[in-house]
Amino acid sequence: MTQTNNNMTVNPDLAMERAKCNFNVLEVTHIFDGGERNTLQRKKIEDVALNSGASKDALGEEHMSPKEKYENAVRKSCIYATMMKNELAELSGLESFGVSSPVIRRTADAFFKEVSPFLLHLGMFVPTIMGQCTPEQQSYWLPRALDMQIIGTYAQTELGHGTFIRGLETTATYDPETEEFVLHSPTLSSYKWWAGGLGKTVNYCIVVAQLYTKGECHGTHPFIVQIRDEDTHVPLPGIKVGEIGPKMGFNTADNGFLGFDHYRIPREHMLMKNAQVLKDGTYVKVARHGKLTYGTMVFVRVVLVNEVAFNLAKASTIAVRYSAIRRQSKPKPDEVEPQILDYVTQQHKLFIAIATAHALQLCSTWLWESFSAVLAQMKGGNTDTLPEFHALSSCLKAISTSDSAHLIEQCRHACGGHGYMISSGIPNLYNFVSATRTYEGDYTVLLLQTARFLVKAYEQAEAKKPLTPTVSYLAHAFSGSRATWDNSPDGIIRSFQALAAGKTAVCVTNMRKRMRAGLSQVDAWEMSTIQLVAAAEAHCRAVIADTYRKEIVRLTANSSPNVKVVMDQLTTLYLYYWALERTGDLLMFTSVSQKDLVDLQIAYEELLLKIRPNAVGLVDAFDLRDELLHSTLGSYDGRVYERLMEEALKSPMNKEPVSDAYSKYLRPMMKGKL
Ligand SMILES: CCCCC/C=C\C/C=C\C/C=C\C=C\C(=O)SCCNC(=O)CCNC(=O)[C@H](O)C(C)(C)COP(=O)(O)OP(=O)(O)OC[C@H]1O[C@@H](n2cnc3c(N)ncnc32)[C@H](O)[C@@H]1OP(=O)(O)O
Ligand SMILES: Cc1cc2nc3c(=O)[nH]c(=O)nc-3n(C[C@H](O)[C@H](O)[C@H](O)COP(=O)(O)OP(=O)(O)OC[C@H]3O[C@@H](n4cnc5c(N)ncnc54)[C@H](O)[C@@H]3O)c2cc1C
Repeated sequence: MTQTNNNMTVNPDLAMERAKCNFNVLEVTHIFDGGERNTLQRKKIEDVALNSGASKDALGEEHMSPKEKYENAVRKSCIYATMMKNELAELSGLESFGVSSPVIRRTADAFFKEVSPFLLHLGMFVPTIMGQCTPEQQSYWLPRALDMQIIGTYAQTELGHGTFIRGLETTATYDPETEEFVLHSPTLSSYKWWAGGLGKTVNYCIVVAQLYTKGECHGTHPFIVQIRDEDTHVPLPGIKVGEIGPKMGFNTADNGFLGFDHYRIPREHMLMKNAQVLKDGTYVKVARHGKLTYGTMVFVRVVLVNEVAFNLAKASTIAVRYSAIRRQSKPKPDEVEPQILDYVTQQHKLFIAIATAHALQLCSTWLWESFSAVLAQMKGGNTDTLPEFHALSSCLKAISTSDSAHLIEQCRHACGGHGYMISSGIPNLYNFVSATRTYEGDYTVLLLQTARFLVKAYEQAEAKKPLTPTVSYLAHAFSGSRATWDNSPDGIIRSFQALAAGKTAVCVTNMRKRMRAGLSQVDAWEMSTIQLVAAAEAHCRAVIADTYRKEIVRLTANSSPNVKVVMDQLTTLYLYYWALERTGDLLMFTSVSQKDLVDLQIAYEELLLKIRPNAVGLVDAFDLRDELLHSTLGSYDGRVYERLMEEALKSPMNKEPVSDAYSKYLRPMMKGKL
């Protein structure tokens, strides 16, 4: 593995771990990156972006005031944007800045401990222009946005509504006299709230508003709206805009609020790919599917699976390296204190994080390819695969973000007290990833979308109608007998599918019972939602397990024997872990016995021991440069205690020997003079 500094002194425990590793680390890096070509390209990009030191701060971000933090993040965003225009675009094979890629995204993380104020420009503003504009609109807006002549965000959520998009209150009323839309915020709850970069950074935004023309409401539609002067950056008349205040994370993203007072925009600023308003105010629906205006959200949900896999890889790298250098307790009085990585409970906390990072990374690539296929079909006017894809991207977004947030927190637990330090890097990772569970569609809400699809698919299976690929397993849901337990990887995946089918069947049965007892369909659904969420979760686990397994078998077909073994161990660990987490469900829906589960627990514990010697090699294979980790605990050289002390000494609290608080408060109080 290449490191920036080849002459570094490495902690002896880490050096020992690396010597012990029995597989070719670089081969696994290639698997994680999706091939050797991608690894080489990523490294080139990282070298150009990071070797100059431009990503570094003189003073740690954590010691800055909110205003300083924001300004520093803007400064670095501009440096990175300029690099992208000049050097990185060509290297990454991108035509121009703005059409970002996962590699560009992950490299940018070296510049920010939290996030860039440009995240929404790249993540949602540009993709909305690409996905929701007519070709003429695109040719006007896209070059300006890609060249960063304008900076934008995506303002959909309001104070009163985030989940329920149809409930948004901002209005866009067409005035045929002037050929303009009048944007208005009729209530406090209609104020836009949350959009990243809106507070201070952007001068444009996509606004989602209820469209009225000829006195009729046509539902929510996207508009491109200038909110600040292109030269002075002063908010335009009729616009009330500001920043929403401190948050658990995202503190460099200047999330903002926005209100309109009868603010006028030209007719052409409605994004008209899917629906149009003609000059005389006639409304014309173009799209075949009613939910195509939700396209940017679907795109980001797909991107997020990759995003959280990467962040989980970072957290597990930090926690595993730290666990290799940390020694604690003395279970055997005559021996030295063991590395905490030798505790089986520690391995139980950490190895699932490594396996999940792999599982999600491979699922994200597969999901991206499926998304590209759906988009290609839709270009030809066919939206048949969209419902299945919506169900799939919804549950994968929900489960990947939730699992990653949980496992990053578990990595923090695994680092004891030092994991609680901001300088460990883990709190910032957690704060970032825990937000992903909520934004772009809340966890429960998205799983209920998947459940809608599962219930429909179940009914199709019942009627012996054809099923789409991700739910084809439902065809076996009516055999009447419990699925046969078999602890082979394929057997466990079949059991996960049996759980999903069984849970869906229970929901359908309960809803039907409730309806027969007099409940309306809506109430019967509502009463079953705990189980519906569980069914969607089970379905998603089956999809992840199946995809992970198939992809690893495919990707390691030509790998060296030891790489095959260690990759197989990780996938098996993932399957055993989730089977053991769901023993109650397995007992309900498969033929598994108590003895089978006891045997599985033992097999799981033995697997942890097999993976143990390769643990550091496995996280080294994520190939995360120190600049990306921002961690005192996780650096490649393992100089943990030195770095913790160096960081502590940087604290402004240590600048003076006696704090002003002594003379102001402590002394008077202690001398009884307060
Ligand atoms: C390039 C670099 C990228 C880097 C990326 C890194 C980070 C990410 C970037 C930015 C993130 C930071 C900020 C975050 C931004 C945001 O959060 S933006 C706001 C996001 N908001 C949401 O996600 C709202 C969630 N709500 C919804 O999606 C929908 O309202 C909901 C699905 C809940 C329901 O919609 P509704 O209109 O009420 O529909 P129904 O429940 O009535 O369902 C009707 C049918 O429509 C189907 N459907 C719903 N959504 C879709 C869809 N997207 N596509 C296709 N179909 C859809 C639904 O299944 C129903 O179908 P049936 O009637 O069952 O057949
Ligand atoms: C860091 C961050 C950045 C964001 N950035 C942006 C942005 O740039 N642009 C933007 O437009 N928005 C943004 N958002 C807003 C985000 O999209 C919403 O917060 C998110 O979609 C959740 O909606 P909500 O806040 O209305 O939650 P609510 O819907 O109020 O959820 C609250 C609770 O109610 C439950 N609930 C709601 N509806 C149902 C239901 N039908 N059935 C069962 N349970 C339900 C949820 O599960 C949850 O437990 C951001 C949010 C965060 C945290």
